[in-house]
Amino acid sequence: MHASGDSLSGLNLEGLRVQLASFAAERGWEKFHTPRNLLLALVGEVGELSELFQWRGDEDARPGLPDWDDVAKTRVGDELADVLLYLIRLADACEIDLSQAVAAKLQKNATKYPVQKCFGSSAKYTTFQ
Ligand SMILES: Nc1ccn([C@H]2C[C@H](O)[C@@H](COP(=O)(O)OP(=O)(O)OP(=O)(O)O)O2)c(=O)n1
Repeated sequence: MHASGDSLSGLNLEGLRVQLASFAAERGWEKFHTPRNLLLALVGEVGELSELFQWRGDEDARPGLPDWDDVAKTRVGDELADVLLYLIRLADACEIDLSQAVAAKLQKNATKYPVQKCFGSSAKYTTFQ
């Protein structure tokens, strides 16, 4: 990833999980943060992120978003952050250990997509099993 230094140095799933739990508790929001509500909030934020990209076409949203100004890129960062924060909060509300689930899923992906079978192809693993 190109992001480096201070911007990601504090990013730690367990630390964020604890921070989000405190943020909700301090505001008396635990009753609203049910798995279903958090899932809907997450999908809503994915929608807000999508709105920033919709109708632009691939040429206007090339890797690195070189044609986007700082305001637009900050909006993308805000929406990505909202998606991540609701995802972490949802995992917590479901009592899923997200770090463990992510590590396990990376392993499953590596097994499903061996380099020698999928290199240079975007085909679903079921097509080469
Ligand atoms: N009941 C709530 C409301 C907000 N948040 C937190 C999680 C998100 O990171 C952010 C979402 O806030 P908003 O619902 O105000 O959404 P936006 O920040 O996207 O604002 P806007 O819709 O104006 O772009 O705040 C939360 O945890 N629980």
